[in-house]
Amino acid sequence: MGGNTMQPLANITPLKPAGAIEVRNVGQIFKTTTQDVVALEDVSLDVKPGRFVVLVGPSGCGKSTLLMMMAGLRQQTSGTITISGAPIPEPDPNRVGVVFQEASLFPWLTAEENVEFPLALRGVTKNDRRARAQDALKLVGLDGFGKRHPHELSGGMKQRVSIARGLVQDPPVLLMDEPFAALDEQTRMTMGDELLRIWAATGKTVVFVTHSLTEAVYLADEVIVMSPRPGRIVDHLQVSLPRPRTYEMLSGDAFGSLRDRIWRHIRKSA
Ligand SMILES: Nc1ncnc2c1ncn2[C@@H]1O[C@H](COP(=O)(O)OP(=O)(O)OP(=O)(O)O)[C@@H](O)[C@H]1O
Repeated sequence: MGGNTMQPLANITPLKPAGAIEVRNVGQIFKTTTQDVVALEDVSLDVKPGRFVVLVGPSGCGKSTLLMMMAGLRQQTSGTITISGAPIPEPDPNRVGVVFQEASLFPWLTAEENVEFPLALRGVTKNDRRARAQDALKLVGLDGFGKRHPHELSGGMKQRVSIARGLVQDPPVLLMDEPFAALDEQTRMTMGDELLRIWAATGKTVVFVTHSLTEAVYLADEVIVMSPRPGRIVDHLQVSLPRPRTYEMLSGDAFGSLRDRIWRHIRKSA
């Protein structure tokens, strides 16, 4: 035998591409003083890198809980979750960015200081973090607004800052928990288009929670519908509407039938 014998392929573990999310048989039970609350039961799903996936379901079905576990903010009671092929035992803004319903900005910091904050925690030098914060603010359409404090920004602008902060470490995955729920309808529509622009420009994997079925179909490549608590997946729709999405699509038959299909699941549980 020569010295150039090749390694058998079976010994090589293929790396999962950055941005893949794998959820396998995940359950979550909250232990309270009076009872055990089974929030999620046997949830499995795969999100391919770069997909825009929306989670919908009745209030209390465990959408936020599932997102928190994908973010490493809470550990599941059973099952496994991997992000880009590895478990997520704690929050890691290099791997997963998170945006919540409330922009949760520090009011005493400027927009750029808020965006820089996670970098400051990691000891990134001031020049480097300023440059990266400015890039992130530019990406979300806030070039020139970096010196403003949160009280000088509109609700939509605050959420843009929050998205910039989620993206400042360039994670392959962005998790968003009802990020536009507190905005007025017009701002919400604009922010949906803005998010789609940012997503197309960056190629991130996005998992987005919403109560709005219109928002779900408008944004998504795929919509995952959950049952009432204990949350399970009851439907997984592919949204094959062309991109870019347009306002006119909202009144089309294809849009309407997807929204109806989701509503039929949710109505059953109302
Ligand atoms: N820390 C906790 N202790 C006990 N129960 C909890 C805890 N956190 C969540 N729950 C319960 O788990 C279930 C799922 O909650 P979760 O917030 O994930 O649902 P959701 O689908 O995001 O709800 P909503 O749509 O109203 O935001 C709910 O019944 C909730 O009351």
